[in-house]
Amino acid sequence: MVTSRPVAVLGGGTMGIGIAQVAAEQGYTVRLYDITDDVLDKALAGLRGRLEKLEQKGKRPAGDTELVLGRIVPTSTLDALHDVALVIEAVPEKLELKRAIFSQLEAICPPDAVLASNTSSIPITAIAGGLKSPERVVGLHFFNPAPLMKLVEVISGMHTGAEAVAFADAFAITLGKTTAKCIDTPGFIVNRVARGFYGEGLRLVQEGVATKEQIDKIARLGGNFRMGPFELMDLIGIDVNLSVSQSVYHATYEEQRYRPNPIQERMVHAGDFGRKTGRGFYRYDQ
Ligand SMILES: CCCCCCC[C@H](O)CC(=O)SCCNC(=O)CCNC(=O)[C@H](O)C(C)(C)COP(=O)([O-])OP(=O)([O-])OC[C@H]1O[C@@H](n2cnc3c(N)ncnc32)[C@H](O)[C@@H]1OP(=O)([O-])[O-]
Ligand SMILES: NC(=O)c1ccc[n+]([C@@H]2O[C@H](COP(=O)([O-])OP(=O)(O)OC[C@H]3O[C@@H](n4cnc5c(N)ncnc54)[C@H](O)[C@@H]3O)[C@@H](O)[C@H]2O)c1
Repeated sequence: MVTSRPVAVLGGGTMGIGIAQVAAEQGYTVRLYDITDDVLDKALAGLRGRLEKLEQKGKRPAGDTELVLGRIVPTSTLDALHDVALVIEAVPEKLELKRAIFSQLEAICPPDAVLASNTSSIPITAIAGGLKSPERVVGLHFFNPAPLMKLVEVISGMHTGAEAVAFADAFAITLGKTTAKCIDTPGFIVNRVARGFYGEGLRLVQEGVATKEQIDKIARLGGNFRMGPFELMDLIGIDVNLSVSQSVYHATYEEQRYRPNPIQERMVHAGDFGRKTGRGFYRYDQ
């Protein structure tokens, strides 16, 4: 462990609850913040279900579920973060929302706390812009599902200090992750490489070359990917994926190869966000 003080995770959605889990598993006390107690209850109930299933299968030691959950303290007030050493923000991919939250964090958290964002694509420099101490803002980009994916990108914004990068990097390593240091470029490294995976998949469907089922099967069997692009977009969240597409498109001065696909926008309008709403490119039991 890199600190005996609590760490905070902001947002108990797809990513936040997974990050809270891995931190708690390694012995950190986690303050999990979300906007309502109801959202927090649902997030923790989902985590309990996943941990209990693994405990029943004998994949985790008896009593482990209670141990891990006991280290996650839910809160719907930001003031509860007055004593943390590190914050990992995982709220929706909207710049204005993130900036408003970081400005509150700067006032509430101890002056030495490192403030990290799990953003997929928003420049760290833009999140830190306007803060009094941008040197403590860093990107800590986990992948989905956070408990299973081995990589974390550690991103330096224009004014990120070396101490914040070192602390965030060391923290991710204590979670058993491999880190990749990265500068503040649109989509960072992984999401930049992955652009074509989603974008070309969508275009192939639009052009009538193949169905989503065929493309997913081909990616799995021919490329040895765990999931094809449509299965993966459903896992990520169609809403998150659209926000990421828009942000990379704008950050590259609207380079056409990064243009979001209207299929994504239509699905967001319909509320078909993927696994988390039970319907995306495919259907899921809720
Ligand atoms: C346009 C660009 C836009 C980019 C968008 C941004 C995206 C973002 O920034 C980057 C990413 O993350 S990119 C995304 C990168 N991500 C990828 O590329 C993901 C690729 N996919 C995969 O790795 C696998 O298909 C899954 C793990 C998702 C499911 O595996 P499966 O075999 O099909 O199904 P299974 O049998 O159900 O589960 C197997 C085991 O996994 C366990 N488990 C499942 N969910 C879990 C959770 N939420 N938590 C914890 N654990 C979870 C489960 O308990 C089981 O454990 P056991 O011990 O074996 O009993
Ligand atoms: N989904 C992915 O595959 C993935 C992977 C890596 C990084 N990310 C990034 O992680 C962040 C979160 O994505 P997600 O998929 O977990 O989103 P999500 O929609 O699943 O969860 C977002 C959570 O934030 C909460 N929230 C909304 N407004 C809030 C506020 N003002 N304060 C605190 N919480 C608030 C919501 O209630 C929800 O629980 C985004 O920046 C996204 O780009 C996502």
